[in-house]
Amino acid sequence: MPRFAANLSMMFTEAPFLDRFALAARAGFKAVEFLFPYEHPAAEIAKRLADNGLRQVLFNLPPGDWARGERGLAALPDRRGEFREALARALDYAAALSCPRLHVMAGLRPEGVPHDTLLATFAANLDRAAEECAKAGVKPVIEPINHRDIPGYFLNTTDQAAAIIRALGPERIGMQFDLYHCQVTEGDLVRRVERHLPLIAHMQVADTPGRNEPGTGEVNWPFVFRRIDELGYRGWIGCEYRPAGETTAGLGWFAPYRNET
Ligand SMILES: O=C(O)C(=O)[C@@H](O)CO
Ligand SMILES: [Mg+2]
Repeated sequence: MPRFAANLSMMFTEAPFLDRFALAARAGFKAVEFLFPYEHPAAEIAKRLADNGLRQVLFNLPPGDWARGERGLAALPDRRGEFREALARALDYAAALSCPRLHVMAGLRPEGVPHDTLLATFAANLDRAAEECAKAGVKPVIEPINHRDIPGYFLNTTDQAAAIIRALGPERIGMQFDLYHCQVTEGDLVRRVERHLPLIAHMQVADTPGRNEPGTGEVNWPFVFRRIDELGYRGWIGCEYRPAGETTAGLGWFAPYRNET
């Protein structure tokens, strides 16, 4: 059976961030992910995880100035120093939270910079991230993101991500396969999971088109989840969706998977 992690940036937003850990555990989750921990001391988050018997399975490197629209630094040639600092900060948190995966966001394509320059920067930063992360027992992951949610994002398709991962070594870098982004951009979900399975180190889910919980949109999730399981994926699937109503009221879809650890 697939194992689901609650995404605490999107779920349980009825409560302040630090109180969401207890709500996720009460709802039956054994693991959590979120976008960014950096507004809270790592020790405080570690305490919430321990108090609630939860594992931290993923979070993101600092993405630059999120409030001003930045969405990562890794492909940006003039931000390499900042990328190194972001990596070090994320690794400090990962150590404190015993987190095995870090999402390295590529960033938005700056106007006038050739694609090859961005790609070379992304590859060089990922190479460095892989080296530093390996020392800490962490795997960095990259995620193709659709044009509608983040217009101008550098990494958009699973094939593009796969080519970068193969060039750098799948044992060093993984794919964060977000089924929601894949359905928006590419579709053919099960065939794409089959194609990229050896590279996939983390998954995420939301239904399309609304980015709400599974069962609110157009995808046959029981079939997709069953195939993912049959294909042998044993990693986590982060529930990166905006609940259509109150979070707990929308967890009916999760009932068959609640006991997976
Ligand atoms: O948007 C997503 O999908 C994510 O996984 C985030 O980490 C990046 O915005
Ligand atoms: Mg995602």
